[in-house]
Amino acid sequence: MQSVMSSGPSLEADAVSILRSIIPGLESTKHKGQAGKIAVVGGCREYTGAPYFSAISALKIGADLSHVFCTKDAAPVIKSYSPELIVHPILEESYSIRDEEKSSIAAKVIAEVEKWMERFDCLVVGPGLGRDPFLLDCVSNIMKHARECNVPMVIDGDGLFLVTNSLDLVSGYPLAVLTPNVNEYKRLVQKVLNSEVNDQNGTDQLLSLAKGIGGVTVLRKGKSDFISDGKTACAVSIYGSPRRCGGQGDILSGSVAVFLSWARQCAAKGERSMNPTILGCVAGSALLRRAASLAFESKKRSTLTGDIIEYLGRSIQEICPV
Ligand SMILES: NC(=O)C1=CN([C@@H]2O[C@H](COP(=O)(O)OP(=O)(O)OC[C@H]3O[C@@H](n4cnc5c(N)ncnc54)[C@H](OP(=O)(O)O)[C@@H]3O)[C@@H](O)[C@H]2O)[C@@H](O)CC1
Ligand SMILES: Nc1ncnc2c1ncn2[C@@H]1O[C@H](COP(=O)(O)OP(=O)(O)OP(=O)(O)O)[C@@H](O)[C@H]1O
Ligand SMILES: [Mg+2]
Repeated sequence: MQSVMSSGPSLEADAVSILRSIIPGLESTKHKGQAGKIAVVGGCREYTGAPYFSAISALKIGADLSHVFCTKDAAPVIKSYSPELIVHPILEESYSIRDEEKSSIAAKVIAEVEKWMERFDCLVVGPGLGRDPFLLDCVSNIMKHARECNVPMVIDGDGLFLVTNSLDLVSGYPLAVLTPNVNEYKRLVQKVLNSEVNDQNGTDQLLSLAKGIGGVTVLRKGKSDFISDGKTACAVSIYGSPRRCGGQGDILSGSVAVFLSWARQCAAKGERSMNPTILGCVAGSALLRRAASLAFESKKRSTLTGDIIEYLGRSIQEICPV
């Protein structure tokens, strides 16, 4: 059953003001890349939709470049969805390699990603990644390297499976954002707090969870989205859509990646003092929900994730017209 977290009205974030304050202007002096370079680590033999949804959402919101690092099988499929994405077929699952090849392949994977890492404004780790142990070992190495380079990471889907079992990957890293759905949240609470999800005290539990992982930002998805970095908590409850088709969390992960990059640019200029990861989560959640609402108005019961992506542009235009 969908959980309902009790919350006072003061928890609701002023999402529209936040969006307006962090969306950068479109100026002719800017060069390609300044509006954001995002990379999604995800996509395997089973799942090709999730990394596509995340990466294309980043572009539709306004990022300049969107990369996908996926398995060799998934790459041609993802490329065929869109020529806009830069797709790197570097990951391997255990079924496609011999044991004696593993260490050389793992070294090749990290060497490929290292070439690009410093250029990225944010990584999204997990959409459609799968749970192959060798693949997840390689992704752990990518995350360690991202952390060394101070690149923010949005962790979702199977990335959360990895992180829940290896909390050290993100623990104490203030540029990590975890975006759990109901199941993923339950597993995190059990692992970190050694307890069950408690909706009577939902805000306190979320604060404790974020604090327990050393001040990472957690966006708990649900009827309302609740966000905390262990110090503050807020909510986004803007009306979205009653359709629960798969893939909406993937749009969210790509959106949060872009908005947190923009919020960090504002923070660097001294324009905003609030934690940029919180600002990114509020903005991403609000925009996805608005787009879902517009898509549902038009498509009703047949609303799919692709329809919601088509409304990202109109939603952002309504809030911040160009
Ligand atoms: N097109 C693609 O390529 C997509 C690929 N995706 C990728 O799939 C991978 C696994 O991610 P996931 O989200 O399917 O796994 P998880 O969270 O374990 O859920 C599994 C099951 O939990 C249940 N359940 C759900 N909500 C519930 C609720 N409120 N309360 C109670 N139960 C609830 C429900 O099970 P059921 O109703 O059948 O019992 C649901 O089926 C990951 O890589 C992700 O990125 C997706 O992004 C989608 C688009
Ligand atoms: N009951 C609900 N009512 C309204 N909006 C919801 C509800 N549940 C989730 N959402 C919205 O949908 C978005 C995706 O949440 P969801 O729980 O579906 O993620 P997910 O399971 O990871 O999705 P995905 O299928 O992409 O893996 C959230 O940002 C949230 O705003
Ligand atoms: Mg998900």
